[in-house]
Amino acid sequence: MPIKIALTKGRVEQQVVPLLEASGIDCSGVRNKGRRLIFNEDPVYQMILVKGPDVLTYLNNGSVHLGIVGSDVLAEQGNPQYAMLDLGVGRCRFVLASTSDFNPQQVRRKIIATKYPNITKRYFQSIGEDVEIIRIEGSVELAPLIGLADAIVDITETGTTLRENNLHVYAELQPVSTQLVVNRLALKQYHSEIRTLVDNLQQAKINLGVNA
Ligand SMILES: Nc1ncnc2c1ncn2[C@@H]1O[C@H](COP(=O)(O)OP(=O)(O)OP(=O)(O)O)[C@@H](O)[C@H]1O
Ligand SMILES: O=P(O)(O)OC[C@H]1O[C@H](OP(=O)(O)OP(=O)(O)O)[C@H](O)[C@@H]1O
Repeated sequence: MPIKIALTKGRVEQQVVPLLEASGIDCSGVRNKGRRLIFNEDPVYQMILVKGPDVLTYLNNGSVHLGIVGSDVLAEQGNPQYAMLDLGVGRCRFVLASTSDFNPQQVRRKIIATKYPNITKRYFQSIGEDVEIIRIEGSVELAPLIGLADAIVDITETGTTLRENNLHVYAELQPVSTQLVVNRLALKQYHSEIRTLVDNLQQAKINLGVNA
């Protein structure tokens, strides 16, 4: 029976495939995927492409043994204990951002738009502030520009999206990177295989010059 890995499709998939290949895993199917979602090219690992927030659903249910997902998703869903290895790719960071006229000391209760309500809630709780949170599915940067919110909490990498929309960073929250996560039962069942995979991925990070 193959070891099943739920891999977040999109940016994570693109950055992780070279690491998996450098670890000796055949990703030729993923590279030429078309509309396929399951890949059996490698004799040991079956790759399954899923959306980030669904990785833990498959993992917790035991449908897959391993998952590859951003720490943003893990932190939002509240399951950080499953992380086995920081893959060091998919690096970005959470920020509080808004227009230049935003006043972080404003008297009125702030309205914050985000795709990450739990991370946002925890951040404002940590600084002792009560805010209203509006959940947005994407292009969060729009919210302060069109008057939906006072500010946003979102991830930024190059800063291009913020810059091109005239938004400024008012606070730095936590860093984000891609993690290898494991189902606890699978860790017992496939202990040596998973240990070997982690060792190979660590070596692949070194070989490809990915910072720890
Ligand atoms: N700008 C970024 N730079 C680096 N990593 C990012 C960036 N944006 C997202 N990520 C990482 O990639 C993961 C998935 O991002 P991606 O944009 O591919 O999917 P998505 O947000 O679900 O978007 P879509 O709905 O357009 O597919 C995030 O959970 C995060 O860990
Ligand atoms: O700092 P940058 O390098 O510009 O990256 C930041 C952007 O990347 C992510 O969006 P994504 O592309 O995933 O689209 P989305 O808004 O639909 O989530 C994030 O939500 C920012 O919008």
